[in-house]
Amino acid sequence: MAKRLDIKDLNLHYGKFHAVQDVTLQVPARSVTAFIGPSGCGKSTVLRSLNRMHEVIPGARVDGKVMLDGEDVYAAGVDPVQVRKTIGMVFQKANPFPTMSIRDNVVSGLKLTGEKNKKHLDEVTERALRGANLFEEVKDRLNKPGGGLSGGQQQRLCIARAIAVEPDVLLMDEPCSALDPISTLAIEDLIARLKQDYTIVIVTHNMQQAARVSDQTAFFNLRAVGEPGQLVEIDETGKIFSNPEQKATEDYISGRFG
Ligand SMILES: Nc1ncnc2c1ncn2[C@@H]1O[C@H](COP(=O)(O)OP(=O)(O)OP(=O)(O)O)[C@@H](O)[C@H]1O
Repeated sequence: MAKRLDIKDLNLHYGKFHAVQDVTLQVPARSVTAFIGPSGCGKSTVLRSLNRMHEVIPGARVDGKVMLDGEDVYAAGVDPVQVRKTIGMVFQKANPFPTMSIRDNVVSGLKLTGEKNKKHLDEVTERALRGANLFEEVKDRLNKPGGGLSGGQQQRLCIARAIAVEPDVLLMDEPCSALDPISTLAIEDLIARLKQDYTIVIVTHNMQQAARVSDQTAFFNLRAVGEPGQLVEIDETGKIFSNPEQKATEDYISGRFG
């Protein structure tokens, strides 16, 4: 079930390096939020903090709040593994388990939870592959290795794997950057469908993509190299790309820097 995210006063460090400063934003349920901004402004760092992936890096620190439908994902006693199940993630480079079958890739998360019922696993496989718009292409080779699929299919397989555990939120870190234009469009169509059921946050360098797929867009920037990244502005995507409030946003979207 899709849930909303409320991020408040988020400050993120790597050891002594202050990577992201004072980010506050809301992500409504069943919507797509795009993070854009120049390289190094902290988009991926913010994204990884939303499902507690930032803290797995030695020395990394998180201050502030990330609330999922009002529940603080950093509260004492919250299991980070459970958070990562509830807030799934798809990475820049498709990372299926290459020698594992397509079927086992899809249900790998579920199997980790101890699920062994073959009928249930088969149902989940089909539902998740259909959800990721891949079922028709792979239904005759579910026992073949995931590594044998094209790059675009592998990325949809990773999306199927992420949705197989029925998350509330899907985080996508440049999911199309390694894909050709046709596969990119397939993923963008899929994102439009998935937002009916999930809350989606996507990091993208492709501004046309942000404009095409997202409902709201957050522009991050750096004051200077070595300074922490900050959220400059977040608004409805149409507004950010036609009439942003901040000059830095205007300069970035019109290609004057970054
Ligand atoms: N594992 C890490 N250890 C130390 N510093 C890191 C680490 N990962 C990222 N950083 C630093 O944190 C800052 C933000 O990086 P991040 O990857 O979040 O930026 P980004 O906006 O996603 O960049 P890009 O668009 O190039 O992917 C950068 O200065 C980066 O060098």
